[in-house]
Amino acid sequence: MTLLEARDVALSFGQTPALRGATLSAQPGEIVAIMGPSGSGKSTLLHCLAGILVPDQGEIWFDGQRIDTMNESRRSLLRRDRFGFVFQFGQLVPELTAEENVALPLLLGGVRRPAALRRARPWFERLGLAGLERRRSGELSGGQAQRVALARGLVAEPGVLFADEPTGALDTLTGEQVMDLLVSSAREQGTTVVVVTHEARVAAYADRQVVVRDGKVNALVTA
Ligand SMILES: Nc1ncnc2c1ncn2[C@@H]1O[C@H](COP(=O)(O)OP(=O)(O)OP(=O)(O)O)[C@@H](O)[C@H]1O
Repeated sequence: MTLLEARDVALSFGQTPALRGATLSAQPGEIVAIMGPSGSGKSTLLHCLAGILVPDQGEIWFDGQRIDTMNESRRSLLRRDRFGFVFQFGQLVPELTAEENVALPLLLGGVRRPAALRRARPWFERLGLAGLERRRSGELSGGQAQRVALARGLVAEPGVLFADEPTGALDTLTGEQVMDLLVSSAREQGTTVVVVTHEARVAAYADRQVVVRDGKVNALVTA
């Protein structure tokens, strides 16, 4: 069974073709790494799969629904309710505490504040962040902030977690800790993960690695 699929997707930004016939699918619970050189179309592919960008050609399917033809408000609800996101720079809301940041997807989904905070709190213990619940993002290290962002990406138990260079701003050791936690938490919940990275070490955590070159997807062939 396929949970998420891009079929023969093409997308240009003006005269610049970013994707030209990209095809990729992910099974439920599968962790897929998208590798490839800078500018090859990795982030664009992730944004198409996540319903953030709409391709010029091709189709995007999630859980039996074609999402590229949905209107923006339906796609936005789908993103809110079924997808989680982690970006390179945590992108925490600086005015909120760490626990409010983690609770945010639940609050946006209509969960009341006390219940949302109750669901957010266990993530601090689980991700080695106990005691940091009330800190603001400016008072966290890069690795701590990225673990808070990871908790925020997973707290609503999304079907798919999209991670774009989640370790890109971290040193090697901190990056590995974040990937260990990302993979173990996703597996525990059965969340499918699509992770964009240019680092082979990060991609090695995935069940399957693909390479984007010139806007097309190829299976990684190791020598
Ligand atoms: N918003 C945009 N406007 C114009 N061109 C864009 C835009 N986003 C991406 N591109 C172009 O599309 C191509 C693919 O970009 P994309 O960000 O998907 O590559 P990438 O593989 O993720 O690169 P990197 O590893 O450097 O992040 C590049 O040529 C890029 O310059």
